[in-house]
Amino acid sequence: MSATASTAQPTTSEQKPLQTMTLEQETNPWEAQAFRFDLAAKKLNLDPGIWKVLRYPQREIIVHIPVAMDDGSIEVFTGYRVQHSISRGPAKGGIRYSPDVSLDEVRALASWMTWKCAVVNIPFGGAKGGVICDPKKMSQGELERMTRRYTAELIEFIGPEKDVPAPDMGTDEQTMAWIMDTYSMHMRQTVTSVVTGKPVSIGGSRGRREATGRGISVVCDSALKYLNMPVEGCRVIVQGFGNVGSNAAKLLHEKGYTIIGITEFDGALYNANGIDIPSLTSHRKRAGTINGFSGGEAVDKDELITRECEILIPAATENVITSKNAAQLKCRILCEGANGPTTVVADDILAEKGIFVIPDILANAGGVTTSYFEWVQDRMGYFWTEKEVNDRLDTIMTASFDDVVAYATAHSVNNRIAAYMLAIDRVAYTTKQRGIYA
Ligand SMILES: NC(=O)C1=CN([C@@H]2O[C@H](COP(=O)(O)OP(=O)(O)OC[C@H]3O[C@@H](n4cnc5c(N)ncnc54)[C@H](O)[C@@H]3O)[C@@H](O)[C@H]2O)C=CC1
Ligand SMILES: O=C(O)CCC(=O)C(=O)O
Repeated sequence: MSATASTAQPTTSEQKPLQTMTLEQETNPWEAQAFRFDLAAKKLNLDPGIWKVLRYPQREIIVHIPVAMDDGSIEVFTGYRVQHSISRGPAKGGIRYSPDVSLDEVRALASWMTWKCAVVNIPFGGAKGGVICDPKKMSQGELERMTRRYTAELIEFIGPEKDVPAPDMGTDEQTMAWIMDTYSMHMRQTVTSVVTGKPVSIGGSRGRREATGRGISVVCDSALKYLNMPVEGCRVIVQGFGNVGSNAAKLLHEKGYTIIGITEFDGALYNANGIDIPSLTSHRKRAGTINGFSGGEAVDKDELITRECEILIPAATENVITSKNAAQLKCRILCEGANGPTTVVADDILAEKGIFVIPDILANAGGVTTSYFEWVQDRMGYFWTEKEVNDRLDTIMTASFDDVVAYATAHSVNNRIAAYMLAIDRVAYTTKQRGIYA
């Protein structure tokens, strides 16, 4: 397949009603999810009743969490857990701690989890949680007390067969350990399979920490193969050097890709000859920031993502590629490590530029896929080697990439809408099969 022919992607909106959107409407993640869902559902000729069932989350829980702060004061944090669908299995999805969390954001993230699990064909529905807080400004003690109280508030809604949380932005293995312990205290027995992304020593899976980054590296390999592009000389820019971005950069660097740019919230680095990722990781560990690293030139972080490269990987947060900057991008491939990094208006601009998009619900599905392996291992009480985990992950990610690209070609839609259509079709099928009359 020639690179030129296969990068030409149909637009998302087709009729372009989007040009009139304000930036505020454009960057509402729930609206973005709903817009793409409606388009994919229309193309599928989805039954109108099932359309209504799948368009909205099944359950939205809001909790107010009192926490004794280190200075003796009491703070009350607002938290959410949205369960979008349990048609294909227990709800599944991460928990985010960030000052920017909102109900609309958590709704969108929960729906994306449903579609993501269906794209990689694992037996989960979708959910997401979030607490409005700034984890960077809280002590470990404050975070532990907040996490335990949040878990206690959700106790009847989560569980290995109900809803299984995992890490997302601002949360990590330690957060999952506290949730597992709190849930276990209430159940009067240790229940490891209530969360995934735990430390390996208490039932976590080998390979989960790196899994989202690994999945990204696998779909990048597939995209290069599909587009007849070599790994040698393939320049990559990564936005966000957290769990997803740093592991994607590390694994791509090991595979021979040239990581020419890394951005963080407080700075960015560029080196046309390639950044040495292990050295940058050691520097960040010592200095607590990527800034000051001698192996790259400090540059403007917003400008860096518009520089020429073969692959751009946004791996930080939503709405970083919008109507304001999409026209300036100079990548051949956009591989979405973050959830919702591209707005619907930007989708069309990218399509017109011939940028090959690997959409979030495919590109970052490596994390939840290895979470599925963790849940399976916890329930068996038998743990796999890292190689077994990684080999299974590679197989699922490669097959899912091929499924989405084949679907896009067969239905003359872009990769994002193909991924939505594939997922919605699978979820609609099980929803109908189970029946909805109670
Ligand atoms: N952790 C996981 O397994 C998965 C995460 N994701 C998504 O990937 C994205 C990143 O998640 P994690 O890596 O887990 O979070 P994280 O909290 O470990 O890392 C996020 C990083 O992005 C940086 N950042 C924030 N705003 C930025 C900006 N404007 N420009 C550049 N850097 C910025 C932060 O400083 C941080 O280092 C989120 O969208 C998340 O939902 C998706 C699938 C799985
Ligand atoms: O590992 C999981 O269960 C979910 C990870 C997640 O939150 C995501 O894929 O966005």
